[in-house]
Order: sequence, then structure tokens, then C-alpha cells
Amino acid sequence: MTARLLIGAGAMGGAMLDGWAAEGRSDLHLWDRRAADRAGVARLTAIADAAALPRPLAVVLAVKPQAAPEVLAALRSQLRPGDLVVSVMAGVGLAALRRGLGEGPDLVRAMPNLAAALGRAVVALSASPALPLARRAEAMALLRALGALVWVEESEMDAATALCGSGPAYFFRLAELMAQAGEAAGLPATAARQLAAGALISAGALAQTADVADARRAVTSPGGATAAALARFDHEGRLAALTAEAVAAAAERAAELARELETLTP
Ligand SMILES: NC(=O)C1=CN([C@@H]2O[C@H](COP(=O)(O)OP(=O)(O)OC[C@H]3O[C@@H](n4cnc5c(N)ncnc54)[C@H](OP(=O)(O)O)[C@@H]3O)[C@@H](O)[C@H]2O)C=CC1
Ligand SMILES: O=C(O)[C@@H]1CCC=N1
Repeated sequence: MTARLLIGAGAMGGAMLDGWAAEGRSDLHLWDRRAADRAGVARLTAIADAAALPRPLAVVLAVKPQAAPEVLAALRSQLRPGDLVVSVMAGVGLAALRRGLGEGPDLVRAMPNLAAALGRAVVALSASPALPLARRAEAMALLRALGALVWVEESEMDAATALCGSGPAYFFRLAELMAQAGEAAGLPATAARQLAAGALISAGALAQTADVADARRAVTSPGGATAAALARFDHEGRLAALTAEAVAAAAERAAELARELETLTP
């Protein structure tokens, strides 16, 4: 069984630990500056301790992209040929990971989301075309407990980040605004929040069983209340335009993180 080392246990790393805990794994190691201790997870006192971990070793990098140069530099000399490094850092490309970590480890990029804690994320994956299938399978085995896996080209990773990494926040924002609008329409604040969040949960559940366009059509009675709302959303294509603009902004920010990293990399 491959030992696992997670570096960075903030929001995303913590969610992955929760997802793996549900798998009942006993070979989890963690390095983080200050995350709380967790049952069943062995804390390293320094990244340098990674050298002594059992092999084969899979390292998952979940620090902020801005911390990448420092963390990659500390990790580089601790890795051995055959180690697998999976990075969930937005905007940190395979080339930057390779420069930072050297030729030893095999590399995979992954873009999960916070539903990894519940095993309900969708995770975009990319790797060099030269990465053998067996190593891809190892990365998939590592991430399977976190949710559904979708391979994309590395050139598509920023767009994938804008959808699956950031995407949950878009729906949460809409639910926040729906709650505000519900209150303005006369509901008590608590009920408005419960109903808006409930609608989000209901939509998520339905989206698991049907194509989203079909599900939308099923909700929309001809001439009914939903149709009235959707007509406003779609008036002159404004929701489509706004959504396209927002997704492009997220993808562009991921690309920009990569450019910023170039200036940080020694
Ligand atoms: N949040 C999300 O929904 C998603 C995040 N990601 C990616 O996951 C990564 C982590 O994001 P997120 O969990 O939100 O961020 P957080 O800031 O919540 O977590 C980062 C963690 O790494 C720790 N850390 C360890 N070493 C360092 C170091 N040398 N410098 C800085 N931090 C360090 C931080 O410690 P400290 O608290 O002391 O700074 C913190 O615990 C990012 O690269 C992001 O792009 C990907 C998909 C979704
Ligand atoms: O906002 C971010 O940059 C990270 C990546 C996707 C979700 N959170």
C-alpha cells in the first residue's frame, strides 16, 4: 500500500484528509505549519522527515500557490525516483512542478473541490502524456475516495479549475442572493436562508440522476413561476454573458497565478 504525505492541511487539504479518513486509511502522514492533530494521521515535524517515510510514497501538495517555491525547494531533496507527487495547487503547472522538484518524481495535477470531505467532489486530473498508465491509475486510486475523476489536458486545467475547483462558490453565492431576494419578497430571514440552501441541495441531488438541462426543463412548468424567473435570468442572454465572464475571470486568474509563480521561482 502506498504511503501518503499531505503537505498543507488548510481548507482543501483538511477536506482531503476527511475524505481519506472515510476510507479507513492508516498510512497518512501530514506536514503543515500549524494544523491541528488528527487521529490516525502522523505529523511530520519538518518536510525533511519525508525522506524517512516508507516507500512507495505519494505526496499531495495542498499549500497556496504562493507557497509553492518554498515548499518545492524543501521537498525536492527528500523525494526518490518512483515517488508520485500530486499537486492540487491552482495555476501551478507541470513544468513549474518539474523545475521545483527535479526529474525524480512522477507528477500529476489534480483540481478537486471542498466536497472531497464528503467523497462528493469532482476532480479534474492532468499529467504529461508520457506518464505511464499504471502511474495514472495510482493517482486515481489516491483520489477516488474524494469523488468523481475527470482527466483533462494540462492546457485545460485553468478552465477546469474555474468549473470544478471554484464552481461550488458560484452556487453558494447564488444561494446567498436567493436568500436575500426571498427576504425582500417577504420571508423571514431564517426561513429564506433554509429554503435557498435547501433548493441548492435539492438541485445537487437531482443533478446526480439527470442531465442538468433535462432537470431544469422538468422543474419549469410552461407559463409557470419558474419560467417567469428564468426569463429574467436569460433576458438578452445576460446570465449566460455574466457566467461566461465569471468563468473566464477565474481561469485567467489561475493562469495569472502561474505567471506570478514564474517571478517567485528562483
Ligand atoms: N479551497 C478550495 O476550495 C480549493 C483549493 N485548491 C488549492 O488548494 C491549495 C490550498 O488551498 P486552501 O486549502 O484553500 O488554502 P489554505 O490557506 O486554507 O491552506 C493552505 C495550508 O497550507 C499551509 N502551509 C504549509 N506550509 C506552508 C507554507 N510554507 N506557506 C504557506 N502555507 C503553508 C497553510 O498554513 P498557514 O495556515 O499557516 O498559512 C495552510 O494550512 C491551493 O493551492 C488552492 O489552489 C484547489 C481546489 C479547491
Ligand atoms: O480560489 C482558488 O484559487 C482556489 C482554487 C479553486 C478553489 N479555490
